[in-house]
Amino acid sequence: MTTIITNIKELLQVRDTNVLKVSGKDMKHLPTLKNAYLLIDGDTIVDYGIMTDLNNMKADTVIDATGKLVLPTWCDSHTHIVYAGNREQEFVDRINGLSYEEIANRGGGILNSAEKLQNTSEEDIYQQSAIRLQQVMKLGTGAIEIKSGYGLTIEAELKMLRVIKRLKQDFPLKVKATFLAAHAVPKEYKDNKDGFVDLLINEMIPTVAKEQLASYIDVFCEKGYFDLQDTDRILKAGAKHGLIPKIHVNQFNAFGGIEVGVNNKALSVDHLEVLNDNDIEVLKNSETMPVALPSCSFFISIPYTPARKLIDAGLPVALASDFNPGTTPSGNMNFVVSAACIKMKLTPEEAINAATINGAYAMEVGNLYGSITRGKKANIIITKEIPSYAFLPYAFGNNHIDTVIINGQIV
Ligand SMILES: N=CN[C@@H](CCC(=O)O)C(=O)O
Ligand SMILES: [Zn+2]
Repeated sequence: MTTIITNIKELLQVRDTNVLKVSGKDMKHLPTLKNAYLLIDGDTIVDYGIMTDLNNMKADTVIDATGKLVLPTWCDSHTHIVYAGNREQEFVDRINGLSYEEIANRGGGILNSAEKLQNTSEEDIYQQSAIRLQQVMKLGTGAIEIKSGYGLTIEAELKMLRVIKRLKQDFPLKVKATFLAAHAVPKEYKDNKDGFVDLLINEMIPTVAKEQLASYIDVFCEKGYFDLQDTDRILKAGAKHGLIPKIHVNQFNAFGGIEVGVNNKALSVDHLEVLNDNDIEVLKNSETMPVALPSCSFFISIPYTPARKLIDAGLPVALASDFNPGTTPSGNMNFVVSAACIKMKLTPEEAINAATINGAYAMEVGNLYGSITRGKKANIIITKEIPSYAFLPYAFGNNHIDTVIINGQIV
């Protein structure tokens, strides 16, 4: 079954050879073809070029994209899309003056979601999460990382990871799973954090690894959550079982967590709203992807990751949604790209590179996702008729997507 998309006003992120990440000044460059065609065979991109070279190419289906742009689907490398219920009350509490920290100290926050998740059946969690996954696919996400971390007991963490596994089997988009039991210290371990870290290391990690339920290990390295020593212990224990680190770090405080991540060969360090010069130096000597989550900054009114500074220092940056019930109840990557341009001063080229190729890198799917390259998965967005690609982040909050194709099929 072949599909040809013709008369594409501009085809974005076209890379003849696969580029695994884009850093520094290179992020300003977004390769495109104007007046282009794209040929899909089954679930794979097999060819593209300019319309004048199309000749008599035949296909089972023809999609005319006159006036429209085509780009690879978003690669969202940081989400918590599997959760139970919502936290609107905390949203209202913040409007009325409480901070994220004050809400967490009252037993809200992550512990609130953990209680809800523990009391919800696996089937119900699956159904709630499947609706969200379907929504983000329609908003152009074609590869996604999903974390556990609202279970906090071994049973509830496994329940979450089984839901992620089922979503992976049932949905056409690419799903990567991360084990994040070190998300908060459960109530029962309030005065015995070491006991919880021991449980994580001695029981949870080996079980998750044995059942092959995750590729990555995550820790919320933050004051009041897990310190540098906890983070280092957990990452090392994960590594022993083949779990690669991707960590939550520098969201509220900078105290050396990035260095711990880099020393443990983290694939990505995520959040980074608060960064110091040493953090940037450490990142310069690494293969670790810095991941910014601007929707989180927007929603809970915290600083935006200084991504401009990171890119100007020659580093790569990836953009992700952080979709979760507490700090980012939205998985809309189109908004993420807009917010990165508007609030973090990324150019549209930088933001699109960050949300495609660099997002793919941050979940190790760059071999098949993140660019328009022959042999990659046919995961593409066809926009409505719009004047230019800068219009995508510029006209924020509007849906510019006409069609999303995942694995060669319209979703
Ligand atoms: N910061 C830690 N984890 C999530 C929020 C968790 C929550 O509030 O439910 C985040 O990435 O923002
Ligand atoms: Zn997160």
